[in-house]
Amino acid sequence: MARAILIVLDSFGIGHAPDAADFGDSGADTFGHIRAAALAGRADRAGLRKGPLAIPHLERLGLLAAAGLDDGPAPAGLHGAAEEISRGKDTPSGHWEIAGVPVRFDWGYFPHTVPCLPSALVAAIVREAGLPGILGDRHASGTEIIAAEGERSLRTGMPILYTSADSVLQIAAHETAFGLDRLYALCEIARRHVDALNIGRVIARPFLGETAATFRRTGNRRDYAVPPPEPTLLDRALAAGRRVTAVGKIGDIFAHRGISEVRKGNGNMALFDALLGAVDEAGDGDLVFANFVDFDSVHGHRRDVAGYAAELEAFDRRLPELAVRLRDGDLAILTADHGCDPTFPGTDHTRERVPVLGFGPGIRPRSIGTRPTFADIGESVAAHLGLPHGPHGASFL
Ligand SMILES: O=P(O)(O)O[C@H]1O[C@H](CO)[C@@H](O)[C@H]1O
Ligand SMILES: [Mn+2]
Ligand SMILES: [Mn+2]
Repeated sequence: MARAILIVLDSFGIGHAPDAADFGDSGADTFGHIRAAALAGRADRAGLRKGPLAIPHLERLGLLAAAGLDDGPAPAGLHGAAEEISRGKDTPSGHWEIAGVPVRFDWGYFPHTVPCLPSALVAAIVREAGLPGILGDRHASGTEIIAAEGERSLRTGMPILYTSADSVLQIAAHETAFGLDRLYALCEIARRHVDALNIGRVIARPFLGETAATFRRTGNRRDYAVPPPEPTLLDRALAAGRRVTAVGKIGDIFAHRGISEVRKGNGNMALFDALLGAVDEAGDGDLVFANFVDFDSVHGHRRDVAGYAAELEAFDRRLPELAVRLRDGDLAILTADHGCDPTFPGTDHTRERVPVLGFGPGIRPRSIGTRPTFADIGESVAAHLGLPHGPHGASFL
């Protein structure tokens, strides 16, 4: 029997989706724009990286062909693209669809007003958590709102609540002054109060530092997601007696359902180490599911082209370490959950197609074209693991 390793490069889109205009994202292309910027010398940063994007292993697998950028040497991997049928371009929607469960209902969103949160919601959270009040209460980039409101938050003891184009309520507070456990408890209170508004996630955003110039977010972020609306690939694997190892924030994204074990790491390179450890220990028929969050949260949302390029290069350099750990019959798939084009206006996700790159000792290199739903990825993994097929998507194997 074989193992499956599913890896999400968070936000690594490869070009705007057919319905991108509905999201205001026509023309977005995370990979294409980073690649073009690097080629033009616009992704150089002293001490970090320079010149054209160097990602030979991803290219060898067929990334350029998947993105429609090249028809050069025949790719060495199974390669293609996938489009999303879920209605949101958020992380849970993308991951759940990859795991065979598209999100066909509408999430709740907070309006682009200031304040953006319903006053009854704020009052309920303030009362139950015993807070002196809240700060923020608007659409914002997480790092910018901590710079703008962090000092006041420290002075007043008020946490910073904000949202984005996603169905999300984020709560930033100082990790030691406000307290990490207190922040988590506050998020659990908020989670209950936003259920009625159909909000996908509440996210704890602890930070450290003393002044606007020194504030930095820590690795203790925690997501409180609603559970997926149907059994996912993870539930199906677990029910069949397989081990499901979640690397990074996969556990949080699936509301800890369908998971045998969680492995964490602070930063993509630590996550890569955690992934390798999980692969080493996975047995026949098991699933390892990893998310690499820094592409999105450290570079994509921050519109940091050079940083995103360097992160891709660092990830690419480590792919051989994964390849040598794969055994006969194993399938590894690299994909993404949405785009976050660092050259695009704003700081939100972008509606894009995602790459699907499959490899392993017995995986025949071939094109799988453009799949009509991310669910084809989960169904292919299910087929590979010998699990019964689910109600959405079709295997490309
Ligand atoms: O700007 P920050 O706080 O990184 O927020 C980003 O991260 C959130 C969750 O991934 C998204 O909703 C997006 O807005
Ligand atoms: Mn994401
Ligand atoms: Mn994001």
